[in-house]
Amino acid sequence: GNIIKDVMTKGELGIVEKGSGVNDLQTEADRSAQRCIVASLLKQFPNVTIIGEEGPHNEEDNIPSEWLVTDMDETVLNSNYPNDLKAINPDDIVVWVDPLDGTSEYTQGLLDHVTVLIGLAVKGKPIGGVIHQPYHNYKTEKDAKGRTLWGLVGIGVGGFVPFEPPSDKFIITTTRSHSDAIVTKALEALNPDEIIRVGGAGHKVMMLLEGKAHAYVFASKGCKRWDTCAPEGILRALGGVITDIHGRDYDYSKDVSYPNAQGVFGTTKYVNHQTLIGKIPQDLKDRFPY
Ligand SMILES: Nc1ncnc2c1ncn2[C@@H]1O[C@H](COP(=O)(O)O)[C@@H](O)[C@H]1OP(=O)(O)O
Ligand SMILES: [Mg+2]
Ligand SMILES: [Mg+2]
Ligand SMILES: [Mg+2]
Repeated sequence: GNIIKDVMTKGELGIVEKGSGVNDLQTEADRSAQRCIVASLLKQFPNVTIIGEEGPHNEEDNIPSEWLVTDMDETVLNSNYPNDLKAINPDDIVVWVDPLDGTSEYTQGLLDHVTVLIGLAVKGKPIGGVIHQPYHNYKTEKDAKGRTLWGLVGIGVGGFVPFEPPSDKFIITTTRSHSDAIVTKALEALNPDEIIRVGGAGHKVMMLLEGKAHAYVFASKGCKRWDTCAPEGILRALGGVITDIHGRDYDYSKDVSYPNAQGVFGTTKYVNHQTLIGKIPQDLKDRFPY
């Protein structure tokens, strides 16, 4: 989070167009934050697979020593772990890293949409994650420090207070920068009372976690596993779920292809996921074949 803020303060974003579509950018903040996260994790957990959005780790990559994060969260370490978590084999773990989610919004100055996502998948299932929001409350609080939300299935969540969304209306959150006719059609089929358009997969799932929306719907193929793993891990710790628009789970094993090519459909435990999936017309679903 500090690296992301430092790059913004210096003002030299070093924007590169990744070329795989509209609004697919990378900045110096994306690159540096990824180097920090991957090097820090590898140092303590050399045997787990780590997959980051901005490409594979370079062994010769000497990051500044002050970037290496070595401390751990005592409250998490002191938790009472269920037995199935105690017995995990490092070979079964994949950590999905999105060093900066909401890059478009970052370059446009919509800074509170930006998050850092570190997701934990075991045997292909997202079971935990961390969402760091470096610019939380930055407009209203002087010296705002950002915040870190975490969750682990079987243990719970921390860093925020979960809230139930309003029971008298149905609110969906969706993309603000990657919309198209199909994205809109899917939203219409669900007939929400309100649509909240914000950037970033992390930011949208925070809306679900904090009761600002009931569902996150994106009938498009732009998101990838690192966008959804951490948010989904935390959402699952609260009884929610993310699937594709057919209602099927994504596989987060190390050998999968990265795109969430069948869209994103996330819900809190307060609405019925499969009932909502059933409202999406079949001809729209057929646009997202396996
Ligand atoms: N068409 C796309 N091309 C590249 N990235 C995308 C695309 N659609 C979504 N994403 C990624 O998913 C996140 C959520 O999308 P949206 O804000 O449109 O709902 C984006 O911030 C971006 O992650 P990132 O910023 O990490 O590249
Ligand atoms: Mg990106
Ligand atoms: Mg992302
Ligand atoms: Mg990113």
